[in-house]
Amino acid sequence: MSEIDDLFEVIKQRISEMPEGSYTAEIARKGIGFAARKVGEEAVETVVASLNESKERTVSEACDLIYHLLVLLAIRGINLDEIYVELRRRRK
Ligand SMILES: N=c1c2ncn([C@@H]3O[C@H](COP(=O)(O)OP(=O)(O)OP(=O)(O)O)[C@@H](O)[C@H]3O)c2ncn1[C@@H]1O[C@H](COP(=O)(O)O)[C@@H](O)[C@H]1O
Repeated sequence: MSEIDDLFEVIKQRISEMPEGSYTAEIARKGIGFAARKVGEEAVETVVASLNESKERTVSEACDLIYHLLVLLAIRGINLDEIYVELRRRRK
């Protein structure tokens, strides 16, 4: 399994168990609107970093974006398998 698969498993577990101190659980408590807004914010931060900041900052913002996108997918009940199937379908 990749880092992304591993992270997605942890995220799903946090959303199912909702432990205290989990940032993922905090997002889930705030709801899908908050989760979606975070993806938008992190996307903008990634774009800004890619244009104006260092490679390290861009990697860091991209990681924030990937994490928040995975949280949004999990809240929406979408599994990574569905993403992989669609990516495979588009492969040329
Ligand atoms: N990969 C991540 C990850 N990437 C980014 N973040 C958090 O995302 C937030 C993004 O920063 P922001 O400045 O936008 O957020 P903020 O200032 O806290 O403000 P708001 O959320 O209130 O808007 C930070 O608090 C980061 O800690 C992450 N939080 C958790 N994970 C992983 O997710 C898994 C589950 O974590 P918990 O749910 O915390 O147990 C663990 O494996 C973690 O390593």
